[in-house]
Amino acid sequence: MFTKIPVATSSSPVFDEKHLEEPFPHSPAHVANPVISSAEFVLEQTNFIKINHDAVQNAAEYVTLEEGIPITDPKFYSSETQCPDSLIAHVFRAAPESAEILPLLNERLAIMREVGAILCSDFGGSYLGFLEAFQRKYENQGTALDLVRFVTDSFPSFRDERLFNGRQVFFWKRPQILVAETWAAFYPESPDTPHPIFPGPSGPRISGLTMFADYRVPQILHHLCILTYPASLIRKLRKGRRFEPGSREEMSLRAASIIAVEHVRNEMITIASNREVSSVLIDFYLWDLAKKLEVGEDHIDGIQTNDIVPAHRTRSIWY
Ligand SMILES: Nc1nc2c(c(CN[C@H]3C=C[C@H](O)[C@@H]3O)cn2[C@@H]2O[C@H](COP(=O)(O)O)[C@@H](O)[C@H]2O)c(=O)[nH]1
Repeated sequence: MFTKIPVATSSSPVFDEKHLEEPFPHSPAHVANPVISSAEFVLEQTNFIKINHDAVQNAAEYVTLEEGIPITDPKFYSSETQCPDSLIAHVFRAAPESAEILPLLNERLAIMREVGAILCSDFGGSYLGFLEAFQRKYENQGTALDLVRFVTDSFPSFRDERLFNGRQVFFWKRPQILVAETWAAFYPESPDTPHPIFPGPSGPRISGLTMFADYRVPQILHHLCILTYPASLIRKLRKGRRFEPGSREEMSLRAASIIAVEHVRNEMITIASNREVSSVLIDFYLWDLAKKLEVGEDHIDGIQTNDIVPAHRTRSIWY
C-alpha cells in the first residue's frame, strides 16, 4: 500500500525524541526537505493533477523486482530459503494484460534450482565461472562445439536428446543457442582480435553448430517452400493442435529444419566460393525475418512462397 510520507509539523511525531531512537521507515532527510511539504501543498491547492496510488504500488513493485531481487544470481535462485518457489512464481507472474499464466512453472523451478546448484557447487556461482572452467579444461583451445558439449555434460536440463526408433538422437537447441548467443555477445570488434571465449588457433568454429530447432524457423522454412508439409500436418497446424515433445510430427519438424538449414548453408558455400558460412547466422537471419514478417515489417519478393501456417505448438522444456 502507498503510505503517505510524514510531513514535518510541530505536532508531528517525527521529531519527537523518543521516535528518533526507534527505527523509522522513512528517511528523516526526506521529511526535513521542505520541497516535499511544498509539493504536497501545491498539489492540494491546485487540485489539478492526480496521483494514481495503484500505479505507484505497481511501479514500486516493478522497481523492487528490477533492483531488489537478485533473480539472475545463481546463489540466490538456487536457495529455497532465500528465494522460495512463491517468490519465483511472483517474479514470473502474468502481466495484467495477459490471458495466460506462465506455463510449466514447476519444470522451470526445478531447472532453476538444478542449474543454480551446479553453478554454485562446481563453477563459483556464475556463468562466468563456468566459462572460465571451460577455458581451463580446454587450455583456451576449445571451440563452440566443445562448449556445447561442456554445457550438456554439466547440466542435465540441457540434454535435449532422446531415444527415437532405437537410436539416441540429439537436438541441443538450448545448449547451442546459449553458446551462439555467448559467441555473438563477445564477438570482437576487430577481425584481428581473438575471440575472448575461444582464443585458440582454430577460433570459435561457429560453423560447427547447427540451427536451433524450435518452432519459428520451421515455420519460415515452410513459408519459403524449403520444407514441404503433408496436407494433414497443415490441417493440424491451422487447428492449433498440440504436438507432444517426441511425437512423430515434432521430431520431423525439428529434424527437417536442421537438415534444410545445412543444405542452404552448403548451397551458400558453393555460391560464395567456399567462404565460411554458418548455420547459426542463417538461423539468426531466418528468425529475425520471421519476426518481421509476423508484424508486417518485411515481406518476401521474387521467390515462390507458401501461405504462412501457424508455428507448431509443443509444450516442452527443450525450446
Ligand atoms: N531458433 C531461434 N530461436 C530463437 C532466437 C532468438 C533470438 N535470437 C537473437 C539473437 C540474434 C538474433 O538477431 C536474435 O535477435 C530467440 N529464440 C527463441 O525464441 C523463443 C522466444 O524468445 P524471446 O522472444 O527472445 O523471448 C525462445 O525459445 C528463444 O530461445 C533465434 O535467433 N533463433
